[in-house]
Amino acid sequence: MPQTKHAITDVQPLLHGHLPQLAARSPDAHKGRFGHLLVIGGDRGFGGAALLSAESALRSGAGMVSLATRLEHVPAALARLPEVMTVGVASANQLMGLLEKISVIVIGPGLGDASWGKSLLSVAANASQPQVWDADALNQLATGSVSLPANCVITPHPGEAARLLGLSTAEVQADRLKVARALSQKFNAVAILKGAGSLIASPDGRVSRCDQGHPAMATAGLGDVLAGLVGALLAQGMPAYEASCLAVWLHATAGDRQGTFGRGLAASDLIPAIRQLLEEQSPCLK
Ligand SMILES: NC(=O)C1=CN([C@@H]2O[C@H](COP(=O)(O)OP(=O)(O)OC[C@H]3O[C@@H](n4cnc5c(N)ncnc54)[C@H](OP(=O)(O)O)[C@@H]3O)[C@@H](O)[C@H]2O)[C@@H](O)CC1
Ligand SMILES: Nc1ncnc2c1ncn2[C@@H]1O[C@H](COP(=O)(O)OP(=O)(O)O)[C@@H](O)[C@H]1O
Repeated sequence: MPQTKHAITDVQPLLHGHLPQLAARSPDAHKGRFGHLLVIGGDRGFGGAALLSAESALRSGAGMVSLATRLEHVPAALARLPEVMTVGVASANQLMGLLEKISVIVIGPGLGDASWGKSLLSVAANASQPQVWDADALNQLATGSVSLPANCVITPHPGEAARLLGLSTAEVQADRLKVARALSQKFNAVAILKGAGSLIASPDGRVSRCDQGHPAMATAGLGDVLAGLVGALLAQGMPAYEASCLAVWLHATAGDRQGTFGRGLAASDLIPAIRQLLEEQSPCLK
C-alpha cells in the first residue's frame, strides 16, 4: 500500500462518475476468475446475518461463495441459497481445510461471542487471504483476544467503533472523521465507519465520505449486506480502499432508491437494487 500522507482536511466525497469501476468481463470469463469468497458466521439466533452476507456477495459478482455456519442452519441456508456452498462447522479444525480453496474471507455477521465464534475467528486471524471483519469479529478484536491480520477491511457501526477505541458511542458520533482515521491507523486496515455519512479511511491517509443514504436504512441486517458486498468486490480484484468506497456508495445509493418506498425496507430488498446499480456503474460487458 502506498505510504503517501494526505492532508488532514482532505476528505473526498464519493461522487458518481469518479468511483472505482470493475473491468468489463471478457466473453470467455469463468467463475474461477472472480474469486471464491467464504462467509463465516451465524451462531444460534443470528443465522440470518451470515446468509445476508453470502447472498449479497453472490449477487454482487463473486465467482463462488461458500458459507461456514452452525450445522443446524445448513438446511435453511441451502433452501434459500442453493448457489452457495454451505458447510456446517462444529469446530475450527473443519474450517482449516476449507480455507485452502478460498480467496477472500468475510467474518463476523452473527458470529456471536461464544466459544464457537471465537475459535473460528482465531483461524481466520491466522489466514493470509484479504478479509472483511464485521460485527462480532470486531467485538472480539475490541477485547484484545485476537489480532487483525494484514489486508483487512473493518466495518464498524458507531457502537462497534466505540468498543474498538474505548470510547462511548456519543464520543464516536461527535468526531466521526477523527474516529475513522484513528481506526485505520490503530488497526492498519481500511476502516468503514458506518452510519449516516459513512466514512472510509485508509492507513495511507486517504478518507472518503458518502453523502448518499436514507433513514429507511435504519433496520437490521443492512451491515451484513455491506460486508458481503465489500468482500465480493475484493474477490473480483479491487484493492481494499477502492472496494470499500464503491461498496459504500452502491449500498447507500441502493438505500436511496429503496427509501423512496418508505419505511419497511428489509435488508434483502437492497440486494437486487445493488445489483442493478453495479451494472449501471460497471457494466458486465463493454
Ligand atoms: N438477521 C440477523 O441474524 C441479524 C443479526 N445481527 C447480529 O446481531 C448481533 C448484534 O449486533 P448489533 O449491531 O445489533 O448490536 P451491537 O453491536 O450491540 O450494536 C447496537 C448498538 O450500537 C450503536 N449503534 C449502531 N449503529 C449506530 C448508528 N448508526 N449510530 C449510532 N449508534 C449506533 C447503538 O448504541 P447506543 O446508541 O444504543 O449506545 C446500538 O444500540 C451481531 O452478531 C450481528 O451480526 C445483525 O447483523 C442484525 C441482523
Ligand atoms: N440513517 C442512515 N443513513 C444512511 N445509512 C444508514 C442509516 N442507517 C443505517 N445506515 C447504514 O446501514 C448499515 C447498518 O449497518 P449495521 O448497523 O452494521 O447493521 P446490522 O448489524 O443490523 O447489519 C450501515 O451501512 C449504515 O451506514
